[in-house]
Amino acid sequence: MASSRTVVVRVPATSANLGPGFDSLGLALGLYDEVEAEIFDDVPGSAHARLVKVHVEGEGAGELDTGEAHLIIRAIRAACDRAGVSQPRGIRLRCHNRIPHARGLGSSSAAICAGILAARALAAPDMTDEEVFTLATEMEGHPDNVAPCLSGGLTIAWTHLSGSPRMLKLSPHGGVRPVVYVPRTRLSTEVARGLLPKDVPHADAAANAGRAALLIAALTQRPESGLLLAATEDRLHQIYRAPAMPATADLIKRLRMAGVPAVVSGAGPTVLAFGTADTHDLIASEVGSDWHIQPLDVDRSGASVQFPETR
Ligand SMILES: Nc1ncnc2c1ncn2[C@@H]1O[C@H](COP(=O)(O)OP(=O)(O)OP(=O)(O)O)[C@@H](O)[C@H]1O
Ligand SMILES: N[C@@H](CCO)C(=O)O
Repeated sequence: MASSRTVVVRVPATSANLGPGFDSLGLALGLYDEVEAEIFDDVPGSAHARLVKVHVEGEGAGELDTGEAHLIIRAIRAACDRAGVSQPRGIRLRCHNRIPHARGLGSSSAAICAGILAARALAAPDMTDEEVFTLATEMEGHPDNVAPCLSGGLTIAWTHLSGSPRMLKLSPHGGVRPVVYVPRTRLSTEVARGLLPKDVPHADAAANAGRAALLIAALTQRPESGLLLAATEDRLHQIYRAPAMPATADLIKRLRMAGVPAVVSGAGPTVLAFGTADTHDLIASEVGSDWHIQPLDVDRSGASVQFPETR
């Protein structure tokens, strides 16, 4: 008998690095993609025939692949393979996308997490949270967006000696107020990672280690702008990537000179600042780019999965 099942997955945007925490720190933000995923058996053709239908609204509409190459479809397939369950014959997605793509707000990580969580809910119920995190990290290439996307809050992610990713979730202080400055221009993470040097000076690594520790204390206990300003200094990635995003580098410099803790969000080119947006608007208007300035809540609960009848 033909059957189908549907699930709705909501995944938050995330900001990785937060300045000194390259590839390890991440913060979940109150901006969400929502994906309705359905698997069904009623597919015409042979027993091996597959059918994929993807409808995209919002970010990426008219741009993204709507077949097997769509990132969420790939994540669903990868999760089924990893769990050792048979591939769904038919998959239908309705994507309501709000997270801008290739801007440093974790859109790819959100899509990957959405796909894996949908697959678990619909076809692979034995997948553990750890397996979800591990597979998402493998697909994304690094854990710092995946961790906050799945859990919400502020996360520290690292690689265990065994090679598998680990994460710790922390609760940011209620006074942490993220503001993002999203430019029209895009920069792929792959390109931004290609700008990084193979080695860095020991003094720079040492400086970042101290700042990252201070940043955890500031974000969880004392989110004062003076502390956050010192705690968000970075010497490991932002300077090397600046030539690929000059307006971003310029805005960060001006905000910081005005006392606003500002960093590159993820691999850029979005700027993440802490504070209230009104004090920053003037500075952004002076920088030669068209910034969409958006104050956002911290997301504290991460990705959620619901079956439509329980919504
Ligand atoms: N909702 C989505 N559905 C399908 N594909 C997506 C979706 N979101 C992102 N992608 C794919 O991921 C690409 C962007 O990934 P990329 O890693 O370069 O940037 P990002 O994840 O937005 O930023 P960062 O990793 O720096 O936070 C898009 O160009 C698109 O191919
Ligand atoms: N840590 C990653 C985050 C982007 O996905 C980077 O900066 O390349």
